[in-house]
Amino acid sequence: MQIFRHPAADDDTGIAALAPRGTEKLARARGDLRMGLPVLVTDGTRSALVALVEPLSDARLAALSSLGPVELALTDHRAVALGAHPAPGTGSVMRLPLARVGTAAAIRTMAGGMATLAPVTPVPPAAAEPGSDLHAAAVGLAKAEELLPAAVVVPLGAARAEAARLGLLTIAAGDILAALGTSASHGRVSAAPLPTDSSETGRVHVFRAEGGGREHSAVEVGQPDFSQPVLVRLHSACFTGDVLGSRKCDCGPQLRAAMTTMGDSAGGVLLYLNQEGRGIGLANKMRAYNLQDAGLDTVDANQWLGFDDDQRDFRIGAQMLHALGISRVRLMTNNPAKIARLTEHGIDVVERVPLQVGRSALNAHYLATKAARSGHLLP
Ligand SMILES: Nc1nc2c(ncn2[C@@H]2O[C@H](COP(=O)(O)OP(=O)(O)OP(=O)(O)O)[C@@H](O)[C@H]2O)c(=O)[nH]1
Ligand SMILES: [Zn+2]
Repeated sequence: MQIFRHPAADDDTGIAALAPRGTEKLARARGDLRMGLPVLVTDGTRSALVALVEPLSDARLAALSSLGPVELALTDHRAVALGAHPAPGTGSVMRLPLARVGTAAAIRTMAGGMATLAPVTPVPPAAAEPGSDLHAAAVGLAKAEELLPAAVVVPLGAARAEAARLGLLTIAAGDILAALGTSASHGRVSAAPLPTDSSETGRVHVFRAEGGGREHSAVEVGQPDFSQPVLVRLHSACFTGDVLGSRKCDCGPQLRAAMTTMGDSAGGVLLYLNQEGRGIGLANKMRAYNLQDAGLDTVDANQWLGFDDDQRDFRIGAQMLHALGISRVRLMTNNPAKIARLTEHGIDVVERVPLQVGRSALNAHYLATKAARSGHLLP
């Protein structure tokens, strides 16, 4: 198989081909922010230094606050949890000016990092105001890195020239928001045969996002006929359920039941999407589990941390199916959102195949919440 190259790589010619493109600029900004480095974000005439709350150090926080007033960019879900915004939240981004900056640890606690329901430093009611594109870009990047969805934002006036001399990356908020809003293109980079417990003939195909993003895989079980509707399972990673056999969810039994059914029938394709914790990442999922142990349900726990209840992008699954040459599927799922997203992106879902396995006393509340609040179908 030829190594996949993203078509956009050929857009520029001559020396211009060396310059970073939109998704590459975004990947650089994400890398710097994940390390704890601030990035200079511009929006028309405005600019601000942005640093993510989770990797923030006290030294960098002190340096940032010496350049201007510090604001916390966060979602309205988190602002509701702090008492700084009336419920309910819709997922929009807010700005919360910090009268007293304090320590990086205190800001992490405000952003939900301690994952307890204990009250944090009181914030005046309605202190959070709608954020600008600068704030939306900052929170969007934090979510993309699966970190706490919060950032410190320091609007710059005269200090802009000083900040520019520090060698920090500069990026336009509009470029960030445009790149975050588009699903990165995913190309197949390798494939190899893999016999499994479900079928001795099988094949794993690995896909990689443009701009160095996460890898996802498609597992062919048996030898499905791609000219007919293919039995497909669109499965989001669950380390605790798939690997450890957690009893808190139904993921592990669903994964194994899907592969067994494919192996016992005419074959199928399991799309294993690297979207741990409905897209919030493993670290945040463990934070959400602590909150669930303290009494919140799975939806409220996500929102308490500032996330939407489901952060996944199922367009990736549609891209992978197109790349494999599959256009008609029998989809194994209880989640209507998966059917809707695949259909919107050109996949004909000719049948939904229910996948209700692995129910137990320990996950009954979790499954009932998904049915009541997230539209999942029950038997
Ligand atoms: N944030 C969060 N994620 C969870 C929790 N429990 C399980 N998950 C994640 O939820 C996702 C479940 O994925 P799937 O089983 O593919 O999807 P689904 O939406 O349940 O839909 P179907 O199983 O297809 O009906 C995985 O990414 C899990 O890691 C939880 O309590 N909180
Ligand atoms: Zn799970």
